[in-house]
Amino acid sequence: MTARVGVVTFPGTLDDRDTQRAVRIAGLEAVPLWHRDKDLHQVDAVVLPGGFSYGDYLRAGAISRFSPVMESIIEQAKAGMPVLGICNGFQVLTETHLLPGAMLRNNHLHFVCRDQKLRVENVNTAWTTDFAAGQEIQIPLKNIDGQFVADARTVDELEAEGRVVFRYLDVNPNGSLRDIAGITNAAGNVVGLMPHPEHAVDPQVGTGGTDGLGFFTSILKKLVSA
Ligand SMILES: NC(=O)CC[C@H](N)C(=O)O
Repeated sequence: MTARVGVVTFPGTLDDRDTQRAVRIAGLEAVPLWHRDKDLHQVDAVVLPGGFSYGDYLRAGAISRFSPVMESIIEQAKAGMPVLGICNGFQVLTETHLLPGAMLRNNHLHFVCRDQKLRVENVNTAWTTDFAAGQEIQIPLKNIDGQFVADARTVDELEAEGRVVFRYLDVNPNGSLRDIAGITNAAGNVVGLMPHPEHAVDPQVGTGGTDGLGFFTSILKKLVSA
């Protein structure tokens, strides 16, 4: 039996279908989770996909944070369940404080849509063991609230503890501090990043890359060997 990965749909989520597909391509079972349902249906891990949950009203992720499904996810994440937040999902994770910092509007105030190069800096998280340390990958980036900020002490702590998981390469597309594209919590089970691995898992779709697949094969190995 394979492991079950929950994929949350909020009103305004866009990338739940692609995320479910990426989960299946990696050999896992994708379990749709609805924002109003506290029941996580015995999933082994959860992905919070991209989009504009609750219309990004107030602030991206600020309302989703209080949804019934997030109540259960916060509780389980604190108990060690792997959680990946992609783009809007990352914004939700900072709003819940499962991850530190906050996402501001891109420093140039425009929506960005591009293939983005990243360096994988931490391969010990639940979602990155299938990458090589320092590996350069390219996956799509598409958002307007992508500027990662945090107070100096928090950023120094993230750096010192190796919790910067991904850094932007070539271009810093949004003004994020220290080119930070993704981070993890201290335990390494919760990871958030702005670019979209789920859109780079099939050579016949999009710009053809499959560099995003490693996220999903990493979690497969973790869950299946667990
Ligand atoms: N692609 C996305 O998930 C968009 C994220 C977010 N709502 C933004 O524009 O910043």
